[in-house]
Amino acid sequence: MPEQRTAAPAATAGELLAEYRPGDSFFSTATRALHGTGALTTLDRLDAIPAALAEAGDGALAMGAVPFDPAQPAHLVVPETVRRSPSPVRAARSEHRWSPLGGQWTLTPVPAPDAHVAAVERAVKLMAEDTELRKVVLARCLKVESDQDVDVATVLANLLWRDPTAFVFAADLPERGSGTRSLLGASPELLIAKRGRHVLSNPLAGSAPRSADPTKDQRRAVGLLTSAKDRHEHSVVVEAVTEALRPHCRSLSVPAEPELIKTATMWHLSTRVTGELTDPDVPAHRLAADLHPTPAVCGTPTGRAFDTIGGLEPFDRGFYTGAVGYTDAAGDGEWVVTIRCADVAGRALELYAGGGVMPESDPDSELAETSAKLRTLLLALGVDGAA
Ligand SMILES: C=C(O[C@H]1C=CC=C(C(=O)O)[C@@H]1O)C(=O)O
Repeated sequence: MPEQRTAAPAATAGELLAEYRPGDSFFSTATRALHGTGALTTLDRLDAIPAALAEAGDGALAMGAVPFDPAQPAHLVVPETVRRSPSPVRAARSEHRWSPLGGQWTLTPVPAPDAHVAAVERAVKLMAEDTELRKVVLARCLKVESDQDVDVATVLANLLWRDPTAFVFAADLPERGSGTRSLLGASPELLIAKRGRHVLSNPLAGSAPRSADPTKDQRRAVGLLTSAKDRHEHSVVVEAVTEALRPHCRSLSVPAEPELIKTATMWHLSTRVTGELTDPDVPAHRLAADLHPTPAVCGTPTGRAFDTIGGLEPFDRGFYTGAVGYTDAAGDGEWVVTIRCADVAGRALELYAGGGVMPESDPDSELAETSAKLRTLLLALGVDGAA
Protein backbone atom coordinates (compact mmCIF):
# COMPACT_ATOMS: atom_id res chain seq x y z
CA MET A 1 0.00 0.00 0.00
CA PRO A 2 1.39 3.49 -0.76
CA GLU A 3 1.80 5.82 2.22
CA GLN A 4 -0.87 8.31 3.22
CA ARG A 5 -0.08 11.87 2.14
CA THR A 6 -0.39 14.67 4.68
CA ALA A 7 -1.24 17.94 2.95
CA ALA A 8 -0.08 21.29 4.32
CA PRO A 9 -2.47 22.37 7.10
CA ALA A 10 -5.37 24.63 6.21
CA ALA A 11 -5.62 27.93 8.04
CA THR A 12 -9.28 27.37 8.89
CA ALA A 13 -11.97 24.69 8.92
CA GLY A 14 -13.79 26.81 6.33
CA GLU A 15 -10.90 26.21 3.92
CA LEU A 16 -11.30 22.45 4.42
CA LEU A 17 -15.06 22.69 3.91
CA ALA A 18 -14.55 24.50 0.63
CA GLU A 19 -12.52 21.50 -0.59
CA TYR A 20 -15.02 18.87 0.62
CA ARG A 21 -16.67 16.72 -2.09
CA PRO A 22 -19.26 13.95 -1.54
CA GLY A 23 -17.42 10.69 -0.87
CA ASP A 24 -14.72 12.45 1.22
CA SER A 25 -14.38 12.16 5.00
CA PHE A 26 -14.74 15.20 7.26
CA PHE A 27 -14.59 15.44 11.04
CA SER A 28 -14.47 18.59 13.15
CA THR A 29 -14.42 19.34 16.85
CA ALA A 30 -14.58 22.72 18.59
CA THR A 31 -10.82 23.08 18.18
CA ARG A 32 -9.79 21.36 14.94
CA ALA A 33 -10.91 19.72 11.73
CA LEU A 34 -9.80 16.86 9.48
CA HIS A 35 -10.53 16.24 5.81
CA GLY A 36 -9.69 12.94 4.08
CA THR A 37 -9.80 12.41 0.33
CA GLY A 38 -9.40 9.23 -1.75
CA ALA A 39 -8.98 5.75 -0.30
CA LEU A 40 -5.77 3.73 0.05
CA THR A 41 -7.99 0.98 1.40
CA THR A 42 -11.43 0.49 2.94
CA LEU A 43 -12.08 -1.71 5.98
CA ASP A 44 -15.25 -3.22 7.43
CA ARG A 45 -13.94 -3.91 10.95
CA LEU A 46 -12.48 -1.60 13.58
CA ASP A 47 -9.90 -4.19 14.60
CA ALA A 48 -8.45 -4.13 11.06
CA ILE A 49 -7.32 -0.50 11.59
CA PRO A 50 -3.86 -1.10 13.22
CA ALA A 51 -2.59 -3.42 10.44
CA ALA A 52 -3.82 -1.03 7.71
CA LEU A 53 -2.21 1.97 9.41
CA ALA A 54 1.10 0.13 9.88
CA GLU A 55 1.33 0.03 6.06
CA ALA A 56 0.14 3.59 5.50
CA GLY A 57 3.02 5.41 7.27
CA ASP A 58 3.81 6.97 10.64
CA GLY A 59 1.37 9.86 10.53
CA ALA A 60 -1.51 7.94 8.91
CA LEU A 61 -5.07 7.78 10.19
CA ALA A 62 -8.26 5.86 9.45
CA MET A 63 -11.70 7.51 9.48
CA GLY A 64 -15.22 6.21 9.17
CA ALA A 65 -18.45 4.95 10.66
CA VAL A 66 -19.64 1.96 12.66
CA PRO A 67 -23.33 0.93 12.59
CA PHE A 68 -25.66 0.63 15.59
CA ASP A 69 -25.63 -3.17 15.35
CA PRO A 70 -22.05 -4.21 16.18
CA ALA A 71 -22.58 -7.41 14.15
CA GLN A 72 -23.04 -5.40 10.93
CA PRO A 73 -20.02 -4.24 8.88
CA ALA A 74 -18.39 -0.88 9.57
CA HIS A 75 -17.32 1.43 6.74
CA LEU A 76 -13.81 2.76 7.37
CA VAL A 77 -11.33 4.32 5.02
CA VAL A 78 -7.61 5.00 5.11
CA PRO A 79 -7.64 8.19 3.01
CA GLU A 80 -4.99 8.82 0.34
CA THR A 81 -4.58 12.38 1.58
CA VAL A 82 -5.40 13.98 4.90
CA ARG A 83 -5.45 17.70 5.53
CA ARG A 84 -5.93 19.24 8.97
CA SER A 85 -6.95 22.62 10.27
CA PRO A 86 -5.68 23.33 13.77
CA SER A 87 -7.70 26.50 14.34
CA PRO A 88 -10.91 26.81 16.38
CA VAL A 89 -13.85 25.80 14.24
CA ARG A 90 -15.89 28.64 15.72
CA ALA A 91 -14.05 30.86 13.25
CA ALA A 92 -15.81 29.02 10.42
CA ARG A 93 -18.99 30.84 11.38
CA SER A 94 -17.60 34.19 10.27
CA GLU A 95 -16.16 32.71 7.08
CA HIS A 96 -19.31 31.59 5.34
CA ARG A 97 -23.03 32.03 5.63
CA TRP A 98 -25.85 29.58 5.97
CA SER A 99 -26.82 28.79 2.36
CA PRO A 100 -30.26 27.72 1.19
CA LEU A 101 -30.73 24.47 -0.72
CA GLY A 102 -32.94 24.59 -3.79
CA GLY A 103 -35.84 22.26 -4.48
CA GLN A 104 -39.17 21.10 -3.10
CA TRP A 105 -39.23 18.66 -0.19
CA THR A 106 -41.53 15.76 0.69
CA LEU A 107 -41.45 14.54 4.30
CA THR A 108 -42.58 11.05 5.36
CA PRO A 109 -42.27 10.04 9.02
CA VAL A 110 -41.53 6.36 9.68
CA PRO A 111 -43.35 5.34 11.77
CA ALA A 112 -46.23 7.88 11.80
CA PRO A 113 -46.07 10.04 14.97
CA ASP A 114 -49.03 8.15 16.57
CA ALA A 115 -47.24 4.87 16.06
CA HIS A 116 -44.11 6.23 17.76
CA VAL A 117 -46.23 7.27 20.75
CA ALA A 118 -47.72 3.75 20.81
CA ALA A 119 -44.20 2.23 20.72
CA VAL A 120 -43.15 4.38 23.70
CA GLU A 121 -46.30 3.29 25.59
CA ARG A 122 -45.41 -0.33 24.81
CA ALA A 123 -41.84 0.16 26.08
CA VAL A 124 -43.13 1.72 29.33
CA LYS A 125 -45.47 -1.27 29.77
CA LEU A 126 -42.64 -3.75 29.10
CA MET A 127 -40.52 -2.04 31.76
CA ALA A 128 -43.41 -2.22 34.25
CA GLU A 129 -43.75 -5.98 33.60
CA ASP A 130 -40.02 -6.65 33.66
CA THR A 131 -38.26 -4.38 36.15
CA GLU A 132 -34.84 -5.63 35.03
CA LEU A 133 -35.40 -3.69 31.80
CA ARG A 134 -34.56 -0.19 33.04
CA LYS A 135 -34.25 1.89 29.87
CA VAL A 136 -34.97 1.55 26.14
CA VAL A 137 -34.00 4.18 23.56
CA LEU A 138 -36.66 4.42 20.85
CA ALA A 139 -36.08 6.30 17.62
CA ARG A 140 -37.98 7.35 14.56
CA CYS A 141 -36.96 8.12 11.01
CA LEU A 142 -38.01 11.02 8.80
CA LYS A 143 -37.66 10.29 5.09
CA VAL A 144 -37.02 13.53 3.24
CA GLU A 145 -37.05 13.64 -0.54
CA SER A 146 -36.10 16.52 -2.79
CA ASP A 147 -37.02 17.02 -6.44
CA GLN A 148 -33.30 17.49 -7.13
CA ASP A 149 -30.02 15.94 -5.96
CA VAL A 150 -29.18 17.01 -2.41
CA ASP A 151 -26.13 19.30 -2.23
CA VAL A 152 -24.25 17.37 0.45
CA ALA A 153 -21.41 19.92 0.79
CA THR A 154 -23.90 22.72 1.52
CA VAL A 155 -25.73 20.63 4.15
CA LEU A 156 -22.37 19.93 5.84
CA ALA A 157 -21.39 23.61 5.78
CA ASN A 158 -24.81 24.59 7.20
CA LEU A 159 -24.45 22.06 10.03
CA LEU A 160 -21.07 23.53 10.96
CA TRP A 161 -22.35 27.08 10.70
CA ARG A 162 -25.21 26.47 13.14
CA ASP A 163 -23.34 24.25 15.65
CA PRO A 164 -19.61 25.13 15.35
CA THR A 165 -18.74 23.47 18.66
CA ALA A 166 -20.49 20.18 17.81
CA PHE A 167 -18.71 17.18 16.31
CA VAL A 168 -19.60 17.77 12.67
CA PHE A 169 -18.97 14.86 10.33
CA ALA A 170 -19.34 13.49 6.84
CA ALA A 171 -18.49 9.83 6.23
CA ASP A 172 -18.65 7.88 3.02
CA LEU A 173 -21.09 4.93 3.16
CA PRO A 174 -21.43 1.82 0.99
CA GLU A 175 -23.57 2.70 -2.05
CA ARG A 176 -27.20 1.54 -2.16
CA GLY A 177 -27.88 2.03 -5.86
CA SER A 178 -25.81 4.34 -7.97
CA GLY A 179 -23.92 7.42 -6.81
CA THR A 180 -22.31 8.28 -3.50
CA ARG A 181 -24.01 7.81 -0.16
CA SER A 182 -22.94 9.87 2.85
CA LEU A 183 -23.55 10.05 6.57
CA LEU A 184 -23.78 13.68 7.70
CA GLY A 185 -24.36 15.05 11.15
CA ALA A 186 -23.58 17.39 14.04
CA SER A 187 -23.34 15.22 17.15
CA PRO A 188 -23.00 16.76 20.61
CA GLU A 189 -21.92 13.43 22.19
CA LEU A 190 -18.31 12.28 22.56
CA LEU A 191 -18.05 8.50 22.94
CA ILE A 192 -14.28 8.55 23.51
CA ALA A 193 -11.27 10.77 22.92
CA LYS A 194 -7.89 9.17 23.57
CA ARG A 195 -4.51 10.91 23.54
CA GLY A 196 -1.54 9.02 24.98
CA ARG A 197 -2.62 7.83 28.40
CA HIS A 198 -5.57 10.19 28.70
CA VAL A 199 -9.18 9.39 27.88
CA LEU A 200 -12.34 11.48 27.95
CA SER A 201 -15.92 10.36 27.42
CA ASN A 202 -18.87 12.76 27.54
CA PRO A 203 -22.12 10.81 27.87
CA LEU A 204 -25.32 12.79 27.34
CA ALA A 205 -28.83 11.71 28.27
CA GLY A 206 -31.82 13.69 29.47
CA SER A 207 -32.99 16.38 27.07
CA ALA A 208 -35.21 19.43 26.69
CA PRO A 209 -35.91 21.39 23.50
CA ARG A 210 -34.45 24.95 23.32
CA SER A 211 -36.82 27.91 23.07
CA ALA A 212 -36.32 31.14 21.10
CA ASP A 213 -37.70 33.01 24.14
CA PRO A 214 -34.72 33.44 26.56
CA THR A 215 -36.89 33.26 29.71
CA LYS A 216 -38.60 30.06 28.56
CA ASP A 217 -35.26 28.65 27.39
CA GLN A 218 -33.75 29.20 30.84
CA ARG A 219 -36.81 27.70 32.52
CA ARG A 220 -36.47 24.57 30.39
CA ALA A 221 -32.77 24.29 31.26
CA VAL A 222 -33.48 24.52 35.00
CA GLY A 223 -36.42 22.12 34.62
CA LEU A 224 -34.09 19.59 32.97
CA LEU A 225 -31.38 19.91 35.61
CA THR A 226 -33.91 19.31 38.39
CA SER A 227 -35.96 16.58 36.66
CA ALA A 228 -35.77 13.29 38.60
CA LYS A 229 -36.71 11.29 35.48
CA ASP A 230 -33.96 12.90 33.36
CA ARG A 231 -31.33 12.56 36.07
CA HIS A 232 -32.22 8.90 36.44
CA GLU A 233 -32.03 8.43 32.64
CA HIS A 234 -28.63 10.18 32.68
CA SER A 235 -27.18 8.20 35.59
CA VAL A 236 -27.85 4.90 33.78
CA VAL A 237 -25.56 6.03 30.93
CA VAL A 238 -22.80 7.39 33.18
CA GLU A 239 -22.82 4.13 35.13
CA ALA A 240 -22.40 2.06 31.92
CA VAL A 241 -19.63 4.30 30.55
CA THR A 242 -17.77 4.12 33.86
CA GLU A 243 -18.10 0.32 33.97
CA ALA A 244 -16.81 -0.04 30.38
CA LEU A 245 -13.81 2.25 30.97
CA ARG A 246 -12.85 1.01 34.44
CA PRO A 247 -11.01 -2.17 33.29
CA HIS A 248 -8.83 -0.02 30.98
CA CYS A 249 -8.01 2.72 33.48
CA ARG A 250 -5.68 3.03 36.44
CA SER A 251 -7.61 6.12 37.50
CA LEU A 252 -11.03 7.40 36.55
CA SER A 253 -12.77 10.61 37.56
CA VAL A 254 -16.57 10.84 37.42
CA PRO A 255 -18.27 14.06 38.60
CA ALA A 256 -21.06 13.35 41.08
CA GLU A 257 -23.51 15.76 39.41
CA PRO A 258 -24.36 16.24 35.73
CA GLU A 259 -24.10 19.67 34.12
CA LEU A 260 -26.08 21.29 31.32
CA ILE A 261 -24.86 21.63 27.75
CA LYS A 262 -26.71 23.15 24.83
CA THR A 263 -26.79 22.74 21.07
CA ALA A 264 -28.64 25.05 18.69
CA THR A 265 -31.82 23.03 19.27
CA MET A 266 -31.48 21.06 22.56
CA TRP A 267 -30.44 21.17 26.21
CA HIS A 268 -28.80 18.00 27.54
CA LEU A 269 -27.55 16.63 30.83
CA SER A 270 -23.83 15.98 30.43
CA THR A 271 -21.05 14.30 32.44
CA ARG A 272 -17.37 14.46 31.49
CA VAL A 273 -15.69 11.21 32.52
CA THR A 274 -11.87 11.41 32.44
CA GLY A 275 -9.34 8.65 33.00
CA GLU A 276 -5.75 7.55 32.75
CA LEU A 277 -5.18 4.31 30.86
CA THR A 278 -3.25 1.45 32.42
CA ASP A 279 -1.97 0.56 28.94
CA PRO A 280 -1.56 3.67 26.75
CA ASP A 281 -1.29 1.45 23.66
CA VAL A 282 -4.99 0.51 23.70
CA PRO A 283 -6.22 2.31 20.56
CA ALA A 284 -9.14 4.75 20.57
CA HIS A 285 -11.35 2.56 18.35
CA ARG A 286 -10.93 -0.40 20.74
CA LEU A 287 -12.26 1.74 23.60
CA ALA A 288 -15.10 2.92 21.34
CA ALA A 289 -15.99 -0.70 20.55
CA ASP A 290 -16.02 -1.58 24.26
CA LEU A 291 -18.30 1.36 25.05
CA HIS A 292 -20.72 0.92 22.13
CA PRO A 293 -23.72 0.84 22.29
CA THR A 294 -24.10 2.86 25.50
CA PRO A 295 -27.53 3.26 27.13
CA ALA A 296 -27.66 6.75 25.52
CA VAL A 297 -28.60 5.01 22.27
CA CYS A 298 -29.67 1.49 23.26
CA GLY A 299 -30.76 0.95 26.88
CA THR A 300 -30.16 -1.17 29.97
CA PRO A 301 -29.44 -4.05 30.09
CA THR A 302 -27.90 -3.76 26.62
CA GLY A 303 -28.99 -7.11 25.14
CA ARG A 304 -32.60 -6.87 26.34
CA ALA A 305 -32.88 -3.25 25.22
CA PHE A 306 -31.37 -4.12 21.81
CA ASP A 307 -33.96 -6.88 21.26
CA THR A 308 -36.79 -4.60 22.44
CA ILE A 309 -35.70 -1.93 19.94
CA GLY A 310 -35.71 -4.57 17.16
CA GLY A 311 -39.29 -5.46 18.07
CA LEU A 312 -40.61 -1.89 18.32
CA GLU A 313 -38.84 0.16 15.63
CA PRO A 314 -40.13 -0.49 12.08
CA PHE A 315 -36.81 0.31 10.37
CA ASP A 316 -33.17 -0.66 10.39
CA ARG A 317 -31.11 2.03 12.16
CA GLY A 318 -28.11 1.37 9.90
CA PHE A 319 -25.36 3.80 10.89
CA TYR A 320 -27.60 6.02 13.09
CA THR A 321 -26.65 5.55 16.78
CA GLY A 322 -23.37 3.92 15.77
CA ALA A 323 -20.05 5.72 16.11
CA VAL A 324 -18.10 7.94 13.74
CA GLY A 325 -14.55 9.22 14.07
CA TYR A 326 -10.90 8.41 13.49
CA THR A 327 -7.86 6.64 14.95
CA ASP A 328 -4.27 7.54 14.04
CA ALA A 329 -1.14 5.39 13.81
CA ALA A 330 -0.28 6.16 17.47
CA GLY A 331 -3.71 4.79 18.50
CA ASP A 332 -4.97 8.25 19.45
CA GLY A 333 -8.34 9.33 18.15
CA GLU A 334 -11.86 10.57 18.68
CA TRP A 335 -15.13 8.68 18.17
CA VAL A 336 -18.52 10.30 18.62
CA VAL A 337 -22.03 8.91 18.93
CA THR A 338 -23.76 9.06 15.53
CA ILE A 339 -26.82 11.16 16.37
CA ARG A 340 -28.37 14.33 14.85
CA CYS A 341 -27.52 12.83 11.51
CA ALA A 342 -28.81 11.89 8.07
CA ASP A 343 -28.04 9.14 5.57
CA VAL A 344 -28.02 10.90 2.19
CA ALA A 345 -27.99 9.46 -1.34
CA GLY A 346 -29.08 11.29 -4.49
CA ARG A 347 -32.38 13.07 -3.80
CA ALA A 348 -33.21 11.18 -0.60
CA LEU A 349 -32.26 11.70 3.02
CA GLU A 350 -33.14 9.61 6.03
CA LEU A 351 -33.08 11.68 9.24
CA TYR A 352 -33.19 9.98 12.62
CA ALA A 353 -33.89 10.97 16.21
CA GLY A 354 -34.55 9.01 19.36
CA GLY A 355 -34.89 9.40 23.08
CA GLY A 356 -34.37 7.37 26.21
CA VAL A 357 -37.63 5.82 27.44
CA MET A 358 -37.79 5.28 31.19
CA PRO A 359 -40.54 3.66 33.29
CA GLU A 360 -41.74 7.19 34.16
CA SER A 361 -41.64 8.57 30.57
CA ASP A 362 -44.55 10.51 29.09
CA PRO A 363 -45.11 9.24 25.49
CA ASP A 364 -46.20 12.64 24.07
CA SER A 365 -43.11 14.34 25.52
CA GLU A 366 -40.93 11.61 24.00
CA LEU A 367 -42.46 12.33 20.57
CA ALA A 368 -41.90 16.09 21.04
CA GLU A 369 -38.27 15.41 22.00
CA THR A 370 -37.61 13.48 18.76
CA SER A 371 -39.23 16.32 16.74
CA ALA A 372 -36.92 18.85 18.41
CA LYS A 373 -33.87 16.66 17.76
CA LEU A 374 -34.80 16.28 14.06
CA ARG A 375 -34.55 20.07 13.73
CA THR A 376 -30.72 19.92 13.72
CA LEU A 377 -30.85 18.44 10.21
CA LEU A 378 -34.05 20.16 9.09
CA LEU A 379 -32.51 23.57 9.85
CA ALA A 380 -29.41 22.61 7.85
CA LEU A 381 -31.68 21.72 4.91
CA GLY A 382 -33.77 24.85 5.33
CA VAL A 383 -36.90 22.72 5.68
CA ASP A 384 -39.37 24.45 7.91
CA GLY A 385 -41.89 21.64 8.27
CA ALA A 386 -43.21 20.09 11.45
CA ALA A 387 -41.54 16.72 11.92
C1 LIG B 1 -30.64 9.07 20.70
C2 LIG B 1 -30.48 10.38 20.62
O1 LIG B 1 -30.01 11.14 21.65
C3 LIG B 1 -29.36 10.57 22.79
C4 LIG B 1 -28.32 11.53 23.22
C5 LIG B 1 -28.61 12.59 24.05
C6 LIG B 1 -29.81 12.60 24.76
C7 LIG B 1 -30.70 11.58 24.67
C8 LIG B 1 -31.97 11.57 25.44
O2 LIG B 1 -32.19 12.50 26.24
O3 LIG B 1 -32.80 10.70 25.23
C9 LIG B 1 -30.40 10.34 23.90
O4 LIG B 1 -29.94 9.40 24.81
C10 LIG B 1 -30.77 11.14 19.39
O5 LIG B 1 -30.50 12.34 19.35
O6 LIG B 1 -31.25 10.54 18.41
